[in-house]
Amino acid sequence: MKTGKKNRLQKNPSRLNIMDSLLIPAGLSSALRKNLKILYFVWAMLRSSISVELKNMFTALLRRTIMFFNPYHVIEIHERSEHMVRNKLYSLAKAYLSNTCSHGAHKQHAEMTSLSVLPFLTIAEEEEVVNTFQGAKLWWYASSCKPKYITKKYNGEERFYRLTFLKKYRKLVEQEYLTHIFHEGRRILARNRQRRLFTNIRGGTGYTWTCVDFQHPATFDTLALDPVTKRDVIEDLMSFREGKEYYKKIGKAWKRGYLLYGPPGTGKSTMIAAIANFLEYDVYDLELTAIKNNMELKKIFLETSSKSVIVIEDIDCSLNLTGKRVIKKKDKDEAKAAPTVTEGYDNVNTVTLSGLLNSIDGLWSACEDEKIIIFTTNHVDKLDPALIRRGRMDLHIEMSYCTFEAFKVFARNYLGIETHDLFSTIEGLFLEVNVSPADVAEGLMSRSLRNADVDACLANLVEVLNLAKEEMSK
Ligand SMILES: Nc1ncnc2c1ncn2[C@@H]1O[C@H](COP(=O)(O)OP(=O)(O)OP(=O)(O)O)[C@@H](O)[C@H]1O
Ligand SMILES: [Mg+2]
Repeated sequence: MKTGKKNRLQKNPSRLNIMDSLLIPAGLSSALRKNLKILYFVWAMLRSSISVELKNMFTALLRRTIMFFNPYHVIEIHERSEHMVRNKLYSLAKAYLSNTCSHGAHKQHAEMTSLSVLPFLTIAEEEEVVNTFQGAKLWWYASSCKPKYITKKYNGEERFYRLTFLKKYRKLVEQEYLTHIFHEGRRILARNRQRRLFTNIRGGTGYTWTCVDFQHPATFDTLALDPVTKRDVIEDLMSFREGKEYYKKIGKAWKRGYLLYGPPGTGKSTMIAAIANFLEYDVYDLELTAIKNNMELKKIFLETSSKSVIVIEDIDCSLNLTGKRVIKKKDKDEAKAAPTVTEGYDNVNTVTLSGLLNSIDGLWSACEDEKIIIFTTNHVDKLDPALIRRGRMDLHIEMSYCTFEAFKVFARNYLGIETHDLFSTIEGLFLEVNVSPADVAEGLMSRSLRNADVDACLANLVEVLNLAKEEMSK
């Protein structure tokens, strides 16, 4: 039994505390090990009969001797740091271990919180796993102890991980491995996080963000878009996502602005959902008309979290953002529908163009990173150039009427076909008519067609396109 324990300890030094380590150091000569054991034996004999001072002295001496000969270094990551504040690194290490090596443990815990989408497995207490990093072997051991600081609110056990490795890897662990755990842990948590769709509403005490689970199924695969534009957007998003170091190097906040413009039903909102799903970000759908003034707007912008897409849909309708243009009498009725915009000075009860620009710039300079802001509009020409200049809206994406290439995405997704006899007719019609992707989608899947076959769906679309052609010629 004892030998079994000893063998196990030799395999995984992370289980050992300072006294236990008298039994291990695998790298030590047998003579040294023997001497240390004698020392330990003497200590055990004397412990009960000597004074406290002597006991402390001897313990310190023993500890230093062990430290000197012990080839291992230990880092403990506790669930709570000083003053019982949750230690972020503990949760990140937990996520990291669950993903990389929790399968090595004999006993695991399955966990799922209201914020995660999938259950994940963690190492149960008193279990150990081995991880390797750049050739270094690292032992992890999960355990719990009495917390150092016991408060009224928290007096239970405190969990911790003990990470043990050979002293020669200390620099590697401190400078690279811990950072690796931090980034990987964050990535894993973000991936397993239930993403949210936030909207701002007015409550009794002012505005507030309220949220629901974000479960829009749109992806770039289901988005019917000209293939070149689609590729450009995906590449832009990918370089944004991986651009943390680059943005830091050039001294720019890690943010990007997109302007989506085009006629109704061309997929602007669908594109936003596809972007959020691609990046695995939350979405903040900002309703400008619910905001009272510039101060409120700034605050609400700053309350958005990292890894998010902030959306202002139909920006031209949300506010009368016509810059310094004088509102003509005949435009006044139209403008009444939107909150008043005062140019030149900031009225306390209005949201102004300069207020919006300042909020965006404030957001850009705020410390929370990784945000994308998207404006959509049906009338790009109505927007003030200052609002959409490069640097604020870096990429302007035109969402246009359906093309034959975009139609093929619908055909693949809705009907499961790559080609059909009617394709050449449809291709010809697309050159003659302007129909939105929304109309094409409806033409392929209207209620009467739910159980119809491919031929009937395509024939219906041809009819829709012919009708549109007639309308156009009228
Ligand atoms: N490019 C597209 N790819 C896939 N589906 C699309 C596309 N465009 C439109 N649709 C379909 O049409 C519906 C309406 O599209 P969406 O709401 O994205 O258009 P929009 O450009 O935001 O319109 P609006 O300007 O009126 O807000 C979507 O639910 C989707 O099913
Ligand atoms: Mg829309």
